[in-house]
Amino acid sequence: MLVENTTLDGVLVITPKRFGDDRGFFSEVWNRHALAEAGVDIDFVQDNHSFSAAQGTVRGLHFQSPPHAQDKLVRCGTGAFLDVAIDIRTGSPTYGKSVAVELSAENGKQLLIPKGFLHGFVTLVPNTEILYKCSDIYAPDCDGAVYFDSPELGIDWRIAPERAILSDKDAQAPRFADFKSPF
Ligand SMILES: Cc1cn([C@H]2C[C@H](O)[C@@H](COP(=O)(O)OP(=O)(O)O[C@H]3O[C@@H](C)C(=O)[C@@H](O)[C@H]3O)O2)c(=O)[nH]c1=O
Repeated sequence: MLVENTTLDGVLVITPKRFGDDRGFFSEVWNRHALAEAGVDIDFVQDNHSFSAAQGTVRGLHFQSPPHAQDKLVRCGTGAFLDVAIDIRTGSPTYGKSVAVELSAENGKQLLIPKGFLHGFVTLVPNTEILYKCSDIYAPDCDGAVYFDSPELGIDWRIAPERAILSDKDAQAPRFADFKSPF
């Protein structure tokens, strides 16, 4: 397992080892003990699986407020997507800054996004599956969203923003400039 830092403190790219043979490969996609040895000991309580049929589907930018803030460990089942984390830790030197990492079935990379970050992604190919572990349960009362293409964030979504496929909730989310972080 390879654990790499990103430009945002706490956001990690994790690449589990793959054992390839004539059949394909085997990989431990999450091993609590191995991750703890690498300094990441998180008590995950929920596994999520989402499927997006169309390329250019954007989900996010989402967060859950305390007391149900979530760490997330995100990976790709099939297809490929650009996964994005934005620092919303008040007082952080990188507040409002983002990292974007391509996660695909092919590269097997995972992104660890701690509490105190917005999370979202855009699918890069049709029929993309996203799998992620969360350290707290879904709590609709703590659920929040920021508009993905807020100009202050300057994120390159690799698509024309007006062509993004969004939920109604995400299309109506407030701009980052109007957002008050609960972290
Ligand atoms: C996130 C979530 C949703 N739901 C339900 C609520 C709703 O009826 C339906 C779809 O929910 P959403 O539209 O919020 O799904 P989605 O837009 O895929 O939301 C997800 O986006 C990514 C970027 C994240 O980081 C996740 O934490 C989550 O916010 O699923 C659950 O039952 N449990 C959950 O954990």
